[in-house]
Amino acid sequence: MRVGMIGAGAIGGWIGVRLAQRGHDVSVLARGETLAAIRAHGWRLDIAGETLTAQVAASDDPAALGAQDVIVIALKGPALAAVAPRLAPMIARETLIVPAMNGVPWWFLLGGGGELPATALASIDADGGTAAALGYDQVIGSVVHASAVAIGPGHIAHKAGNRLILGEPAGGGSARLDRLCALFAEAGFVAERSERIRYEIWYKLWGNMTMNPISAITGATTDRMLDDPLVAGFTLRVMAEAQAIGARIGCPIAERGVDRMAVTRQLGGFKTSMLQDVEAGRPIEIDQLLSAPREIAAKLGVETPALDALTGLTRLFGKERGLYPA
Ligand SMILES: NC(=O)C1=CN([C@@H]2O[C@H](COP(=O)(O)OP(=O)(O)OC[C@H]3O[C@@H](n4cnc5c(N)ncnc54)[C@H](OP(=O)(O)O)[C@@H]3O)[C@@H](O)[C@H]2O)C=CC1
Ligand SMILES: CC(C)(CO)C(=O)C(=O)O
Repeated sequence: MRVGMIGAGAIGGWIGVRLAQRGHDVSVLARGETLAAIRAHGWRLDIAGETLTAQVAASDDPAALGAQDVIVIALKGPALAAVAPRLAPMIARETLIVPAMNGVPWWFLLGGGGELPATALASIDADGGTAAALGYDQVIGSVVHASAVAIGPGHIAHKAGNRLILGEPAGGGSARLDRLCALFAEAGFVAERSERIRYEIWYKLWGNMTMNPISAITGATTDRMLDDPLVAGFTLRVMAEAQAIGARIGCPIAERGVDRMAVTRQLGGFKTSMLQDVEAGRPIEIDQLLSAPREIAAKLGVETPALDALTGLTRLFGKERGLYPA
């Protein structure tokens, strides 16, 4: 199968190298020193005590990569708006578009959700350019439950987890979804087929929208945040607001009953990807994790004082460091 990876970083490498190793025709949109490294040394992934190296077609020009059966978008949120309109040469009528990203995706409410009708979210797709480029009908939603880090240009180290949840944006099942799950399962991923991928996205967001920004503004690892009673109490207040929003948009995450903070604590003490981005001086995913839930809450008339405070603090932190548009 022809698979186009958009982004050759931690998640892109964790997925792309493994698909290439299974004989799929993998190509990757990369740039700069990452592109040069992949062309010179192959695309490398350290996983399970070994280094996998994949020789793949790599370019910074989507037209050079051509039409794909599947594209997997493994960019950080702030990069998507500029890249999406350039991807047209890689997207044919039957191409499946799989965002492997955290946070609220551009398509999340394009088919409606709970009390809301079909809704575009300006906080993550201000001019509608991402939706115009990537649409809704060819999307398969996904949630990444794994962690990895780029240890050098074109060289990724897997850290933990192996789970990809995949689902049709409108819910239910389909033959194309089954084919996609089989593609990932055959390559060694735990590929879970979900009939409610929006719920799974919101459940992952429940953790990311607190742990990631709080770690970014404090510099703390997750264990230290959860061990601080005042910070843990604030976290719970933001989570309660996210739970109230979710209940109104078809994502009743509290029904799972699992102590979400305990799930995060089980991962041990680590730096979230947002803190890693702060330390690397990279733009941070504030809009996908915080601005979008706030926008949805406003459309529902849900008050979010704790989420408002966290968004304001994180946004100002990002602006002051050039990690978020001023
Ligand atoms: N890392 C993790 O453990 C996890 C990450 N996620 C989520 O997965 C998504 C991807 O994260 P992650 O892989 O960590 O991010 P990385 O920062 O490691 O990788 C993003 C890649 O996108 C590339 N990129 C950005 N803009 C362009 C462009 N215009 N053309 C070509 N390449 C471009 C970057 O290239 P360059 O280096 O040149 O900037 C970089 O290689 C995020 O939404 C993240 O929150 C989810 C779960 C865990
Ligand atoms: C590892 C985890 C779950 C922490 O929130 C994550 O998704 C991230 O760091 O972005």
